[in-house]
Amino acid sequence: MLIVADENIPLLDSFFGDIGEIRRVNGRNLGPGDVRDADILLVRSVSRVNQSLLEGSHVRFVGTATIGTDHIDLAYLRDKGIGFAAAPGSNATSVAEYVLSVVSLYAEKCGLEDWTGLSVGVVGAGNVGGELARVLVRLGFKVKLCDPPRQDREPENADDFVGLDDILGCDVITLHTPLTRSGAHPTEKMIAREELSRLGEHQLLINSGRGEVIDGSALLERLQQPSAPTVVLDVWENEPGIDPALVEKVWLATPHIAGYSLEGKMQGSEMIYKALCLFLGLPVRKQAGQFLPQAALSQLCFTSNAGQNESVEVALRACYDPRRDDARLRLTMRGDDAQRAEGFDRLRKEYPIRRECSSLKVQLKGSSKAIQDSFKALGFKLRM
Ligand SMILES: NC(=O)c1ccc[n+]([C@@H]2O[C@H](COP(=O)([O-])OP(=O)(O)OC[C@H]3O[C@@H](n4cnc5c(N)ncnc54)[C@H](O)[C@@H]3O)[C@@H](O)[C@H]2O)c1
Ligand SMILES: O=C(O)[C@H](O)[C@H](O)COP(=O)(O)O
Repeated sequence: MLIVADENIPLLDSFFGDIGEIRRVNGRNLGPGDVRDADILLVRSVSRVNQSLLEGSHVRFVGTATIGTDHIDLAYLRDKGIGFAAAPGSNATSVAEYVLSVVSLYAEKCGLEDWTGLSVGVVGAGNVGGELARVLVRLGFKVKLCDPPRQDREPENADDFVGLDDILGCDVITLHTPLTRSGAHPTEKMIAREELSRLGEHQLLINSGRGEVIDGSALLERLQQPSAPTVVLDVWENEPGIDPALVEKVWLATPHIAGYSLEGKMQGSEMIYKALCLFLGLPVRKQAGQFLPQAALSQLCFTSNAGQNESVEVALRACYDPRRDDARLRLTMRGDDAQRAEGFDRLRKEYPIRRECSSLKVQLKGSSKAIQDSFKALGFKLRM
């Protein structure tokens, strides 16, 4: 059995080595010639999987080690009876930690003593937005959720949701919807000129969903006007050929790595491995946990002199600080179009190991219950 797989899927040999022969490919340049004799195709978000890629091939199962599925023509796969699996929720914690770290930096930039004073509007309350909202609420933030599809599906919970209008009044607006172009609530260009005109200089807009959910040219225009909001982008229109003018204007710019914790990426591989085993009628013998290495930083210790905000900030940023990714991306923006696109993909391919908060033990000597609760909410392992 031939398994054609994106070379950037971690643990390919460990999970799939005894299922079939693995041929590694560059997912960005995947073409019909690469998959013609394949039985199984494993991709990431950079490969378009549709009729023009698959027609004439043997492929009978497609797995994407990602949460998003906008790169896959699901209707075509269904029509052709090709098996399919994605990795829902695999890197949700990673994205939530990305946003939390950004919010902590924003609170610092605004000179806030207590970051929970910020109101947060979450657009898209699924695996990522839902997890983020749960953590924020446990930390004491005021959180609003906007999710019209869920509101339609769950009329009994209608009061849990607000409209986008209401969200646009929050201090922080964070986008966690899939990219959709049809249906009752399409998200493509959901944040366009009109919505951007409602945001002002005391607001933060974060997009770690998909780039096309914001109209990029309207955003650039808004950022060139007075009283522009602060903007953080992890996802972009036209990746990897992103607009350098937009990079220059946003506060933090990262190369689509919000979900790139080691745990998140390994869970993505595990989920498609399990789905493939089910598809082929094979027993599931492996799990991501057995391959997870010890974290480079294993323990932090705070004395009773550490304040709540200070200690949470230090621990959160010890796990993930988006300023490093921002600095690396800005360096790649110096070349021509081709060099910039190559740089964007290289940063993603060579992404350093990043671990989630759950990998870090935190000792809190003589701490208050409030401090302990904040650390627990963020997923750290507590040692008293
Ligand atoms: N930057 C990254 O690294 C990264 C990582 C993971 C996921 N993502 C993106 O984030 C998206 C969300 O991930 P998830 O795991 O939460 O997906 P999910 O499917 O669990 O949740 C998405 C939610 O968005 C809601 N939604 C759909 N249309 C909406 C609209 N018009 N307005 C408001 N809400 C709407 C859905 O009802 C659903 O509840 C993914 O589809 C993917 O594109 C990005
Ligand atoms: O949808 C997802 O899971 C994320 O956007 C994912 O992190 C994308 O990573 P990629 O497949 O582009 O490497």
